[in-house]
Amino acid sequence: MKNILFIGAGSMAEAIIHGLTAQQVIDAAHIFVTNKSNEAKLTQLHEAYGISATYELADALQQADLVVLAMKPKDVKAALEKIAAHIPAQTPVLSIVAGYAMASIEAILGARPLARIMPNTSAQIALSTTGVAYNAAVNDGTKQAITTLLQSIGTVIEVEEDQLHAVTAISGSGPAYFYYVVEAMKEAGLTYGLDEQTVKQLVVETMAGASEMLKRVDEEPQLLRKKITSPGGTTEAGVKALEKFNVKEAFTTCIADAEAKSRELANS
Ligand SMILES: NC(=O)c1ccc[n+]([C@@H]2O[C@H](COP(=O)([O-])OP(=O)(O)OC[C@H]3O[C@@H](n4cnc5c(N)ncnc54)[C@H](OP(=O)(O)O)[C@@H]3O)[C@@H](O)[C@H]2O)c1
Ligand code: PRO
Repeated sequence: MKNILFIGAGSMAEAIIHGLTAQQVIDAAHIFVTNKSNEAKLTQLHEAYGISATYELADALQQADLVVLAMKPKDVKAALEKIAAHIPAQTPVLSIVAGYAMASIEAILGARPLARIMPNTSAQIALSTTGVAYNAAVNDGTKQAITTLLQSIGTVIEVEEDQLHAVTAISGSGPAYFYYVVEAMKEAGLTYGLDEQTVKQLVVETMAGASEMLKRVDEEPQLLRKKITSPGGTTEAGVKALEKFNVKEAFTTCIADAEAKSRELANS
């Protein structure tokens, strides 16, 4: 895959461009970026990453081996209508747009190889876990090229398109749930006379350590939790409070509501 064209130059596009250039997956001069009207942002991306900024869409679309849709859901229809006349029939399209179905893209651009992804904001530091779904027209070579591209922002998991709703609810929105837990633990910790920096370090490093344990030690979270929990001890007292306030049920509803919202937005 030689040339990539990003339609949309926001935070998600920049995170991917950062990954692609930092890991030299694609030469920066072969990454083309356009947006609606924010010229200053294109200049900033050109200066920061050496990518090619352009408003000459017809040319850029002719040359592109992959077109990435990276605008907000409210803007995608107008953007697709703008590119429809210029994009060659078999050029693959990869969409980052949450909840916008491949069928809707095909309705405007015609049948072609399509992929949809759901990354998360940890893409900024190459730690996104990204769900990807393909239509039947995507060949193995294009799949491999897209996997390599996505690995520059983290790890990749292939799912069916319908399962992207669950991926959105779990890992797309997921960082926000963990930030919420950190907010709550920090607020609680601050009431004990520790300074803010100390509490932040205690909470964030504990979370990072627990995350690494889950990745590196081949044990289920229940067992890891049991090993910390002395009978009649502090952890047991703390977890009892979580159970009293139905925190597990709250997470079940959290994921269910986010999944349902993803479906609702896709149909609106
Ligand atoms: N944030 C997340 O956690 C997350 C996770 C997964 C997926 N996503 C998805 O990622 C997508 C992009 O989000 P973002 O946060 O990167 O958005 P963003 O920062 O708001 O950037 C949107 C970009 O789209 C451009 N644009 C709008 N209409 C256009 C058009 N007709 N033609 C060309 N460019 C157009 C905008 O250009 P101007 O600046 O010139 O208006 C801007 O560069 C969204 O669809 C979102 O659902 C986000
Ligand atoms: N951000 C988007 C939302 O909140 C989609 C996943 C992360 O709707």
